[in-house]
Amino acid sequence: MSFATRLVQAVQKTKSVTCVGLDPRKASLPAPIREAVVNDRPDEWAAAYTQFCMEIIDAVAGIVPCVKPQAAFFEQLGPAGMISLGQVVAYAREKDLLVILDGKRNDIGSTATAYADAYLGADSPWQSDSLTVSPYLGRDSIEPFVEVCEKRAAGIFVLVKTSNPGGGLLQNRETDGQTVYARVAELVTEINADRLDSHGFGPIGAVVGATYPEELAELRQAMPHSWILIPGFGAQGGAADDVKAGFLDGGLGAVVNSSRHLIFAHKRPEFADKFGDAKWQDAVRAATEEMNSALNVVGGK
Ligand SMILES: O=c1ccn([C@@H]2O[C@H](COP(=O)(O)O)[C@@H](O)[C@H]2O)c(=O)[nH]1
Repeated sequence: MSFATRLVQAVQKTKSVTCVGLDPRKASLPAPIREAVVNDRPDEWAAAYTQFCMEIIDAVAGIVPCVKPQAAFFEQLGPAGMISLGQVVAYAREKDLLVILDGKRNDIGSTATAYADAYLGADSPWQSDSLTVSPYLGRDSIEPFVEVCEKRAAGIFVLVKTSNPGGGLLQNRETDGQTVYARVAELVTEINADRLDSHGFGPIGAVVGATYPEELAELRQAMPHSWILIPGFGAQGGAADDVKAGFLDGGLGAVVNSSRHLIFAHKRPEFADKFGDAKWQDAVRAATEEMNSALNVVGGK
């Protein structure tokens, strides 16, 4: 079954469009996990990241459709971090969560194939259900990912309009009366056109930031066959009303990522007193349930 169809089913089963971002950061880990690191060695931090992410997965399995590990935080720890990333990806998939690996990879076509095999290939220790991909090397750099998606029933999310304040420098540039982000969206729609599942979704999704609600509305129209991954909710300021335009009629078509706001919820004033470091997993679950409800209200399934 294609990735797009599996995402439809996961959203329907969990009645959630929340994607929990797995972005472990040393300084923010809950005390019981941070204190187990005594010698500040990468392998100790990697073990802490694995435990932290697995316990988050335990807290949210069944109430969200997907998780998004951020590769950068694992890569930062070197080889031990990469082992941890593989363990976290495998554990999430075992717990029936779809994994969107946030690696923002790409290169010339032949190298893109290697990236696709590394993160979507069946024999890979990091085999994920989907991967974020940069579009800036052009169509021939995306096609190798599409081939692997077809072989592996995987998906990709192409960066179309990112959530950061500086993204517009290049993405909002106009050429021939069209913004760069609109041209990327057109490319995504072209590639999806003859690859649609029975729900009308193709394997090529798009990343569009919650911090740009007007562009999100424009891009929803421009990419009717794409799942949209919407980061920027919570810590970056995006709220439920900002992501409303990302959903298609019926509440499908978008999953909304939040990382720091959910996984470090024990530090947020509204959860700190009730849960604190000792009950940090309960804080993750409560914050995730709160996000689910907020998104359901604005039309997410
Ligand atoms: O446009 C983009 C693309 C990716 N991200 C990633 O999503 C999370 C957001 O984390 P928060 O803690 O919820 O801010 C992080 O991994 C980013 O690298 C993004 O924010 N914007």
